[in-house]
Amino acid sequence: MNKKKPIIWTISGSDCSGGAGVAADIKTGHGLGVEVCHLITANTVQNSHRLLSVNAISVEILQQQAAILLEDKPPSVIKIGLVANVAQVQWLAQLLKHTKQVMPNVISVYDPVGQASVGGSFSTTTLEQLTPLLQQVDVLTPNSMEAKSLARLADFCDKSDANETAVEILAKKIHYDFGITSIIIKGGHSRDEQSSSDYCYHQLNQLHGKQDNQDKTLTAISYQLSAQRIESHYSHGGGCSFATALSAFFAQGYLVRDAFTLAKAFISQGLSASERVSESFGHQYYGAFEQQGWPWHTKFFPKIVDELSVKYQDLSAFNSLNLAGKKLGLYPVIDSLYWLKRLLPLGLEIIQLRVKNLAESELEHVIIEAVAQAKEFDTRLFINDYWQLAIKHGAYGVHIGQEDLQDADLTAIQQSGIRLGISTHGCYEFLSAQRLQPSYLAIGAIFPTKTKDMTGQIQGIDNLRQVLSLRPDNKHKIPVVAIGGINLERAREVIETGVESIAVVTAITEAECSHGISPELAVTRLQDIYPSHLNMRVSGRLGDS
Ligand SMILES: Cc1ncc(COP(=O)(O)OP(=O)(O)O)c(N)n1
Ligand SMILES: Cc1ncsc1CCOP(=O)(O)O
Ligand SMILES: [Mg+2]
Repeated sequence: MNKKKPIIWTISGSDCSGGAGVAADIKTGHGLGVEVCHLITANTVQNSHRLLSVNAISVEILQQQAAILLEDKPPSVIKIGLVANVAQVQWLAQLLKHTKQVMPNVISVYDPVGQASVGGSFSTTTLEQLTPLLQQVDVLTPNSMEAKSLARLADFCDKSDANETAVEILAKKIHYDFGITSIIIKGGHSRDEQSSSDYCYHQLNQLHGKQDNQDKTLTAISYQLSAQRIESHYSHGGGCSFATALSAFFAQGYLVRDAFTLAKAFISQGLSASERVSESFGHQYYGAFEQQGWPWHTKFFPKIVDELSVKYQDLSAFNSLNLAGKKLGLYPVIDSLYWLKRLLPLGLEIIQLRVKNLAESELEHVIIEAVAQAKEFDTRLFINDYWQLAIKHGAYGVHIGQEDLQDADLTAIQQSGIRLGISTHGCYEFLSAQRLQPSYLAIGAIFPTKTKDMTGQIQGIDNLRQVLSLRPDNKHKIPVVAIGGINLERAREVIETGVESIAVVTAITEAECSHGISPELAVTRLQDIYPSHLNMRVSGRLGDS
């Protein structure tokens, strides 16, 4: 059965010159696979050079439109652009409040357009008048000038558009003043001629009622999304398109960090097309931004600058898995020596010991024994979580999750020579982890799983494909392992995406219950799904690094 197409509402102005406002919103939304309902706040009179007038639509008409749309096209996301007057502010604040009462999962995204890019002001509302609306908004997308005025810090850090501390203060002030949980301060207007960095600050566990992170103590994160600056005379409506792209990604269930990353990529891709148009047609007029649909190439994706990338910017690549062009194949993840001994004789390239809740003294013994056993069978053994013990006892590698990544000493792991695998859940984490050049990257959960709570982090096959396309187009691709809910029925579909490996727990350990076959037979069947040449073992691999 086909999935229902998500619906977003855009509540913004019409730009008769065709570049910005609802025109940009509709083009963007449709290109990204969502239905766009548009409630027009004002009919503007403008061209490439100037804004002549802003003709507000009455709130009675807007209210009738909202009411009739609620009957059969309720929104997943409401995107707000031009708000023409105080009456509209008050109506919008009420609309958002009411909508959230009846549909708590609706997300509101506000792009605070105060000034027209062609010059002139869209609205005369003061910050005090705007406050009731800001208090209802979930996601805010100001540029640095707008952020300064919203934070009531207009004279603040005037020469420091690109200064992270300055934007961080602005974002936090806006968060505390209005309770907005996700803020991206766009750097498109900064003075940096080489790059454009957007500053992102957001609370975790907020939108979609989903978990952004398993670690409940971590409440907010911040990072920069940096891209090469692209100048174009065809960028009218780029800001509107950015906020609508974000809305489309939220409507499709993406977490905040992934939606921010995808929206930045969408803009870089569009600007790159706009640059080509600009070169062909010259500067005849300030032309419309070129919406290009789903960002499809790694070159459009931003560089993620976060705590981890700064801390490890000089770290060399981790040792490779020495696959000599072959794939890893089946990657069983087991929790005891019992399973290790049962599966090692089956001729595996890789296996993981994932032990939870064992006393330290017993754990060390188990790891020592596991390392010895795996060496005997010439199988790559990864230890989950316990990187110090993995180094101490010479395991082939260690697997680290996102929560443990902050505390693990990656320099010590790299210098010890053991390999590193990192868990990722979406494009933000994948891009961020890829920069650390680990031995492999895991992505999951591909499907729902009962082995681990992965609420809000189910990727699906489409997302797996998208993430795989974020690897560089050269031979330095880091191998990718897919994990989560993969079983005999679903394995083929996953393998066909091009992943180097599928990691499974219950497809093996519960094979008897689920399929009435032995775990050994489940291993053989899962191995058989890989084309046979991929299953040829790589000789002498454990000795070299
Ligand atoms: C191959 C592989 N991928 C992902 C995981 C999950 O690791 P992590 O996020 O650290 O979660 P826990 O396994 O520790 O619960 C994995 N173990 N292996
Ligand atoms: C450890 C882990 N990490 C992401 S999903 C998952 C569980 C995989 O187990 P299963 O193969 O039984 O779904
Ligand atoms: Mg872990």
